[in-house]
Amino acid sequence: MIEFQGLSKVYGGFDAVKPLNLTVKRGEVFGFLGPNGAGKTTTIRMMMGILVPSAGQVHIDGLDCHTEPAEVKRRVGYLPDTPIFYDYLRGREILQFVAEMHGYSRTEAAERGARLLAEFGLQEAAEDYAVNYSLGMKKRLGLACALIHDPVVLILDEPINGLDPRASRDVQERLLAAAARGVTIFVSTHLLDMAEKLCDRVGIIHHGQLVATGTLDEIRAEASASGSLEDVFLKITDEAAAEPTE
Ligand SMILES: Nc1ncnc2c1ncn2[C@@H]1O[C@H](COP(=O)(O)OP(=O)(O)OP(=O)(O)O)[C@@H](O)[C@H]1O
Repeated sequence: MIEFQGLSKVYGGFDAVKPLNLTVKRGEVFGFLGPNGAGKTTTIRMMMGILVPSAGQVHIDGLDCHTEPAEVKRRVGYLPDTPIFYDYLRGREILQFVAEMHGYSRTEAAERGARLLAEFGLQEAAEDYAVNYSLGMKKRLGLACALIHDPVVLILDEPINGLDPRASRDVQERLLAAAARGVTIFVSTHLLDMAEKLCDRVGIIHHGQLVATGTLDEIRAEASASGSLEDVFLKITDEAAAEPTE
């Protein structure tokens, strides 16, 4: 469903994402794990057609994310790391706007918006301006926007970063529900317990390089580490940092 072929990004002389080769299968929840500055957001922005790759390609459902971004957006729901809304639109109006941008009629957009506001516990805030929403509410509104057109793929950049435990659990439950409906999910995070709860498979990216891929058990075995994902993650990223670079 998602196919990376030598995708890379160079800023000046700095390799932010080194040639990335990876396949994410249909229906999979794939965790893209890495510390700050590893290259997660840069990779996701290339998937969304926001950044131009320096080399290589990424395809979603057979479509090239760089040359066919509009078609890709029809199939994909995207939650940016910091969702930004028009501050002086109300929650309801934002969903209405996003739905109409996806081509739904005014009536259908209103119906879809109302359904998602209810599903995401935002009914009571529907008439409030987004500028007054808490971070947790903004992430939920962002997810509602991402889901409004029934996408087959969700691409989420740090969806629970900065949320309190209740808001974080809430978002994770909604993601599990989407996964249960068969949505393919590509989620970046540096929060390892979320990866343990949600992901079928993970990839660990460090200094722009994918240093391990597999199920958590496979990665533990490969790293010859037992214990928590945190232990495995620290071991793998320490080893990658110690390896000489060309
Ligand atoms: N426009 C830019 N120009 C130069 N360097 C950049 C630019 N954008 C990002 N970088 C660098 O590229 C690297 C990867 O950044 P990126 O934002 O993709 O990391 P990340 O894994 O998403 O980290 P975080 O969790 O901190 O957001 C970082 O070292 C960052 O400083």
